[in-house]
Amino acid sequence: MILNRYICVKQKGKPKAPNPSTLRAGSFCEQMIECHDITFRYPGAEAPLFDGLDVAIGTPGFHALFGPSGAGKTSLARIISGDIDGFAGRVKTAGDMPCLYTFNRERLPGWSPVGRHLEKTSPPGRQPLRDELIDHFGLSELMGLRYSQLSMGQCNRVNLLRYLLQDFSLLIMDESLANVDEPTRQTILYKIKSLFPEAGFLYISHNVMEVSQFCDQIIVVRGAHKSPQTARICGQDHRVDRPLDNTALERTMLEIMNAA
Ligand SMILES: Nc1ncnc2c1ncn2[C@@H]1O[C@H](COP(=O)(O)OP(=O)(O)OP(=O)(O)O)[C@@H](O)[C@H]1O
Repeated sequence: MILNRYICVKQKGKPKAPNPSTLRAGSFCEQMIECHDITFRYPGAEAPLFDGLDVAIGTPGFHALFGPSGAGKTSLARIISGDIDGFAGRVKTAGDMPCLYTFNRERLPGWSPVGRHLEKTSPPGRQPLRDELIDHFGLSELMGLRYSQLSMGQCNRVNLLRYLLQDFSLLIMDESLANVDEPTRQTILYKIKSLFPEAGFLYISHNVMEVSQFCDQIIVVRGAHKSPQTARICGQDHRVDRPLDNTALERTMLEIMNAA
């Protein structure tokens, strides 16, 4: 097994300078994500979850993992982020900053007021970005509440915000906007795409319309019993300042559903 990747979920060492552009400055001279011939079986499982799986995404941007429940999206995301080892094959992620993995229902400090926690955990100089994200994520009214007083969708939004304040070349968002209403999700996705144009994102969602509209490349995870085990579909990569081609959007959705 050859492993060449950044394995970081939390920032280590001295935080970077307060220039927000450092958040977006991941430089890529190779495939952003490359998984080659991945074979993996959970201990005790009868069959491998992946058997010679390949995935390649060439450039940064907003991409997705899509597929039926239980097909292995989270497992693949955790292999890419370095959270799971014990697999055969090769995983590489590019970029000069960490690959971060965040998921919904992540544990947050129930006793802490949200605003104070965000202040304490934000890297120096990220206050303007933090305030902008709090505003656009619809969280301004919640800063005085404790995490234990938030709804699931509110918790998920704050949790995602915490990660966006860190340095990363690739951020994996595993159902990070679960329990968030559709208009707010759309606002958040447009905002992330405009604020971090040079970073890589891998968004896991069951919403076929959302991944078709917002994502550039959609990797459909089909399961070990299918060949090939993944398919790559081009999405609309829509941005707020462009018209949306509804016919093309429907075609993308159909391609994804046919591939799944
Ligand atoms: N820690 C584990 N130990 C054993 N089996 C596991 C473990 N985690 C997941 N699995 C199994 O691996 C398979 C894939 O799970 P995974 O969570 O990766 O799927 P998923 O595509 O993300 O599903 P969903 O869309 O429902 O979140 C499932 O059959 C699951 O039961």
